[in-house]
Amino acid sequence: MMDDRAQCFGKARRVVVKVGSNVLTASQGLNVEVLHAISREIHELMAAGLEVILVSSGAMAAGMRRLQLPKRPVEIPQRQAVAAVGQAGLIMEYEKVFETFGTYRNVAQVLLTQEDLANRKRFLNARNTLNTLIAWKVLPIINENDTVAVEEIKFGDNDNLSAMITLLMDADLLINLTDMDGLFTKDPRTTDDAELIPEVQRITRKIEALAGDIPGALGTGGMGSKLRAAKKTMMAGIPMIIARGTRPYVLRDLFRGENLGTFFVPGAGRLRSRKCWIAFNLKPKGALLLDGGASSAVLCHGKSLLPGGIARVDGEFSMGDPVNIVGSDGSMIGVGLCNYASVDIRRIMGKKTVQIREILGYKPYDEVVHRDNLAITAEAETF
Ligand SMILES: Nc1ncnc2c1ncn2[C@@H]1O[C@H](COP(=O)(O)OP(=O)(O)O)[C@@H](O)[C@H]1O
Ligand SMILES: N[C@@H](CCC(=O)OP(=O)(O)O)C(=O)O
Repeated sequence: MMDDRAQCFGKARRVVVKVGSNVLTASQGLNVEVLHAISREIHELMAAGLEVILVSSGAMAAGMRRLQLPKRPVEIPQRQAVAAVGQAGLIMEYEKVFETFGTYRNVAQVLLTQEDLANRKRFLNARNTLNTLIAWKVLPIINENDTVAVEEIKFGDNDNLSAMITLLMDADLLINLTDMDGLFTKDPRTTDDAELIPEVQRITRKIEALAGDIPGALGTGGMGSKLRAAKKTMMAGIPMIIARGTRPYVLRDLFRGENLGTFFVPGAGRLRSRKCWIAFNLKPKGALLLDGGASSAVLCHGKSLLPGGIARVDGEFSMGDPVNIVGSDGSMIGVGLCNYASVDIRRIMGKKTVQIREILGYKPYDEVVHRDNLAITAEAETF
């Protein structure tokens, strides 16, 4: 439905633009021409009154070129050092180009790790800072803090980071600029007969199967990570579009209503901000496997999770910790904050609520996970 797309672009006031490494890199280093072209387009959107947040990759790629490395180092400290070198050059280039625009426009560097958004206080701090920059009409340029981010505290890729920023800032739209025209029926790098998919209503397993996780020469995550990002924004009721960042005037033409790229239609239901935070920002410490009845009660009828419906507890966690909620068929239902520690849940699982006090000697809650603390990420028709 093209109306959806036109409507989304028409009413967008706050937009996150993500630019991938493959777009920003040329054989001799940063692709300054493309970086300048996208910057000018962003400047023009801002001049027209839009609030723009830029998530820019390219630090690793720029660092590799600057240090004349033929390929990505394997060792983590070396990779982090390369990103540190590249990030400086990347931001300097944005600074330089934004200075040339008639009205002087400031840019700000914001480097984040997943941990910054998993802590509620830091999450709110990040949001306040970004809101202040936006109010000052400064362009925030965000990247993962590659220099300190190790596996456990990583967003992993900037597709994910840009989706998290879209949710954090309650943006109206996420534009993902990559080296392809959008999502194709097959990886266009490996086949000639791949066709562009103009619109995706739902990210089904079939759609997921189209996307490879192997990135381009300099990217991270490939098309698979873009689909995972789209899934998050769609769940929050926010559309995402994938388009080719090297296409001249790509942003202008998207806002003029040209039918470019692949448009991911936002879901009808909107996972509220706090539930998005539970679902996507927290790192689950364990898992609760439900029986068939509880799977359907939680997923299809919006019920809280009671001890009787829990069939297995995985991992060790404390009261208040986030855990994965897994259906009886092994598929993910969502993430919830537990009212009981894992040791206690193991003792009360499969039992009736009235037995909790008798077994544990205390009963602060009837529910193991209250529905207000349960973010459902699966679709109800699974069960
Ligand atoms: N079905 C598909 N449609 C389009 N691109 C795909 C598909 N499957 C895999 N890809 C690959 O994904 C790559 C883009 O991902 P990536 O290299 O991570 O880009 P970026 O640097 O923009 O994040 C493309 O170069 C393309 O080869
Ligand atoms: N933070 C890294 C980018 C990681 C990343 O996700 O890259 P890409 O897949 O090109 O968006 C960098 O600046 O090199």
